[in-house]
Amino acid sequence: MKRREAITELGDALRTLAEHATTTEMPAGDLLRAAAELREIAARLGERSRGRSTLPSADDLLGGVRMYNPVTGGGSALAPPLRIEVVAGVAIGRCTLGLAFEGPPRFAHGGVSAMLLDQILGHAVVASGNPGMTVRLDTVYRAPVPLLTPLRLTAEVRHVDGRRVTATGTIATEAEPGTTLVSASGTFVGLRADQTRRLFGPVLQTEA
Ligand SMILES: CCCCCCCCCCCCCC(=O)SCCNC(=O)CCNC(=O)[C@H](O)C(C)(C)COP(=O)(O)OP(=O)(O)OC[C@H]1O[C@@H](n2cnc3c(N)ncnc32)[C@H](O)[C@@H]1OP(=O)(O)O
Repeated sequence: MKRREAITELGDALRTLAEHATTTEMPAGDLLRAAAELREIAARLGERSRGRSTLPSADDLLGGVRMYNPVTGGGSALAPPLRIEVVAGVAIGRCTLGLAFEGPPRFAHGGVSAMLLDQILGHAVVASGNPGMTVRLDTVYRAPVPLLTPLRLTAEVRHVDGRRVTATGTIATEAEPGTTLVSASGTFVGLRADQTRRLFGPVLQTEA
């Protein structure tokens, strides 16, 4: 689809911009010129935009296409993006975090690790046929996550108890997939029909 390709192209450019804006050591005058040019571009993009209760026209919610998901979305300036595939019930994710994700020098921010794990746990939960929202996420930071290093994440469902699903996951490097840097356990709850209507009613109406 042409529009999705264009969205991903813009997302790529924005991610490069975010990385360069984080690492640049150019003088103040160059930064101010860049800021003015970027404000012009932002104003142009904002001429036609959607509100909070309208899905992006390029999305396919039920088909799982979310172009601006801040973890996996090709169109998101914020997403690494994390690429996830599910093989025999195990979600496997790959990404490399740039300096825009830095917490302690040289390493990823802890909140970023939690975000990646929430997402990949969610994929395992959806793949198990029990979609739900995160109600609890416990994260254990065993070693810092290096930036500019290919990462490998995994997640799988451990337990289904009615509407409650428990999943666990890990972050490691591609080079040492057996050494867990961060692990997480998450609880997800499937929504009742009234909860779905209350939280997502306006969006689902525009989808129908
Ligand atoms: C192919 C396509 C693939 C696409 C993949 C896309 C993947 C996307 C991945 C996205 C990934 C990112 C995902 C995100 O970012 S989701 C965004 C972050 N999460 C939220 O915002 C959720 C906020 N929470 C709520 O809105 C409510 O809690 C909801 C509505 C979910 C439940 O409402 P409520 O709270 O009123 O509960 P209930 O009365 O219905 O009862 C339900 C059951 O749950 C138990 N419970 C509740 N809380 C907890 C808790 N903290 N620990 C343990 N258990 C808890 C509760 O005791 C009861 O159990 P039981 O008494 O029945 O035994």
